[in-house]
Amino acid sequence: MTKLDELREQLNEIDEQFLRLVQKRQALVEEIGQVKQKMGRGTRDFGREKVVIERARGLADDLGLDPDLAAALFRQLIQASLTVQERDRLEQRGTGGGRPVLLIGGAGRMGKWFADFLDAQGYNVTIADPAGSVDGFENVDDWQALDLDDFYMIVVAAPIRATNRVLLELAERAPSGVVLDISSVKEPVRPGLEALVAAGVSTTSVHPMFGPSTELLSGSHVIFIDLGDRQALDAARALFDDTMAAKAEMKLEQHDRAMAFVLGLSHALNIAFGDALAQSGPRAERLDEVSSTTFARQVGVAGEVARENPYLYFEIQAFNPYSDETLAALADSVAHLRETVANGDEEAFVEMMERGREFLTARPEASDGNSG
Ligand SMILES: C=C(O[C@@H]1C=C(C(=O)O)C=C[C@H]1O)C(=O)O
Repeated sequence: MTKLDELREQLNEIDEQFLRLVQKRQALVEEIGQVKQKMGRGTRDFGREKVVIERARGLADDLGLDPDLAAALFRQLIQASLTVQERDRLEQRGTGGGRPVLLIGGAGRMGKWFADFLDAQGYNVTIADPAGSVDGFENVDDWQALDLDDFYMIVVAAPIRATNRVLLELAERAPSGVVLDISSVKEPVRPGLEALVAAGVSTTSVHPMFGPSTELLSGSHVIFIDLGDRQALDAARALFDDTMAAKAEMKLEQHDRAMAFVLGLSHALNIAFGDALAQSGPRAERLDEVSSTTFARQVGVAGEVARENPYLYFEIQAFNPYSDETLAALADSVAHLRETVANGDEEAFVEMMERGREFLTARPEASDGNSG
């Protein structure tokens, strides 16, 4: 065995010990989660997290290690703790108590996420999706054939246009349970929601602000649309009570305007970034070799956006009545930037950056500590 092999053997051994310790930590974290549940305490404890990270920094410093490395490592470990504790809490509390929920469109990616989420809480989920069935759940081909009054709740997780059709059909059937949709844009489903309200159905509208690969809801937001039925809204909110997701309430009218920026603008920017790179041809590949920190991060975000469902992303742009305004604002900004550069107008360029800085730094620091 060469010297290099020998040293790597030793390193393998250390890595194994390290992972065994992480496993022990996770096991303790699970136990702590259960104790906190019994005590009626929330999952997340920011004060304790601060202590854990500060302590890790101090210990690292004493050991001659980089405190930033220790802090980054522990932020990652805490993230893992929260994921375990949140999942555990959902399962332990079993808020669903076997109550039946019908998930129309559950075979889509977000539908599947919802099915697992409800299942973890002990709801009895039936999936109705003409696009296919989902293993581990009761699947029906045709929800119209069901007795809808059997369901405590009906969740519509179909593509946006299909969602409106389903909501309109549900309004005709006027089921006794709570009905809600999870569309990313609400204007196209307004007729369906309004028909349900008019039919006296307990209706609300929800928008989970995260993608289907999300495991930990800490740091995520869920929007609830008040359609005048507090009971429906509270039932929808209750689905997220045992998670760390932040809940926000909005009027239907406010939702799409906000989403034109939050989703529309950020998606558009990343799609355009990817497209601009793709169009620059073979040079794009070589760019990797000279990547900067900003470029690497931007490529990371744009790459994540590029992997999302393009049909859903089209819906988010095309069906939001405010999209054109935000896209025009983006186009104006790019045109202005181009002009300042072409004209060598330093003053205008600096002004533009300063305006952005003033806006962006006026926001309070993200307090979830997940940004590392
Ligand atoms: C383990 C706990 O739960 C969470 C996880 C922590 C950790 O991994 O160190 C710290 C604080 C909590 O947000 C705890 O409350 O002690």
